[in-house]
Amino acid sequence: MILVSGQQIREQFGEQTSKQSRDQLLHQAASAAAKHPEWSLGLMAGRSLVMQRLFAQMRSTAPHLRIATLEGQSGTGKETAARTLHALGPAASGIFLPCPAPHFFEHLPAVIRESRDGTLLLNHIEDLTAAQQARLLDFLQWLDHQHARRLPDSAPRQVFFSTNLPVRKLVSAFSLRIDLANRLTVIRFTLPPLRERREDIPLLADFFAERFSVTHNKPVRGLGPQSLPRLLTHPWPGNVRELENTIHAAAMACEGQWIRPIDIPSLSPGFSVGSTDLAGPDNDAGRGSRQDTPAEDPSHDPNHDPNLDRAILRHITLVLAQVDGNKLRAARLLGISRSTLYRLLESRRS
Ligand SMILES: Nc1ncnc2c1ncn2[C@@H]1O[C@H](COP(=O)(O)OP(=O)(O)OP(=O)(O)O)[C@@H](O)[C@H]1O
Repeated sequence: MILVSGQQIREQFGEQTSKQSRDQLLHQAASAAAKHPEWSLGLMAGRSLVMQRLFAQMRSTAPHLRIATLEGQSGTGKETAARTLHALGPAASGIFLPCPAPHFFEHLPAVIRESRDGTLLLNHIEDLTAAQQARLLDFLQWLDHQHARRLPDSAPRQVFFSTNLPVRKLVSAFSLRIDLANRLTVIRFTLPPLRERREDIPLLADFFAERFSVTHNKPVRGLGPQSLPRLLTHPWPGNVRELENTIHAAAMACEGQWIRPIDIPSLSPGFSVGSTDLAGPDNDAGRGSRQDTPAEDPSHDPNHDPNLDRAILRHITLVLAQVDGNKLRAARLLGISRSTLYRLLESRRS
């Protein structure tokens, strides 16, 4: 048995669980969302139909959840949604403890002790080995017994799971046992990629600008009208996290109240979407701000670039962005070894 203190667990997994920091986060989010309360839920903002439906599902299920799974690509907001569910649910007065699922078993007693009567989030269930999946099933059975014996104080009240790959795909690829998948997905929440809900981009950009202005005491109010087309046409392979980082960098550079195209840092490479439908061909701002968009150079447009080396490098870059640059996870997703990934990156960049 490994004895680990709650403090160490929180530090190791980068958790901000104290009531003070949670309240601070909620306060910042509330201030940023105050302009459009109908388009926010807890820590989340979203006005697209798909997000409005998700919020409705979260509102109606949160009070009753014990086990649930959140699916979505890296950076789409799974952990943020889990925190929001926790804040709306029966364990709100307890701790919220995220933990990478593959490390859960190394620290089992301490994690359970630390998360009792609160919410435990096990991230990245797609990385569980077969042996860990068997242990997870045992853990869920134990959890049922604790709840049946009305001993919730000895166990987390809620356990959420998250995965970057849909559970259905994990099962069909034989990466996840079906009996475990069935247990985990009775209640399932899906966070769509940002490029599939572009209507959310202006709202999220203002939300992050406002949050930045509160935390950094800088009077940034949001996007200037000429800055939006560039954000709307980017494919956002890193999803909401990438947008948040972009707005932070832009808000830092911003000299006035409104973010200008010049404040926006160059965006990560990825598959470009045509900009005409969103920015409009006569839009000066769109034209001016597209100068470093990959689509401007035909050799960077995947639809017109037949070069295999560049296509491979683009694909690897996209996958790396989805997993926040984690080469081990990128290699797994690509179905190659880490050393092959390094070799491909080296050979194609040189
Ligand atoms: N709907 C949203 N509203 C406001 N902020 C959001 C929203 N979705 C995500 N974010 C922000 O984006 C960042 C990434 O979100 P989060 O960590 O929840 O993603 P994730 O899907 O759990 O990522 P990963 O799989 O890489 O761990 C966070 O800083 C969060 O604040």
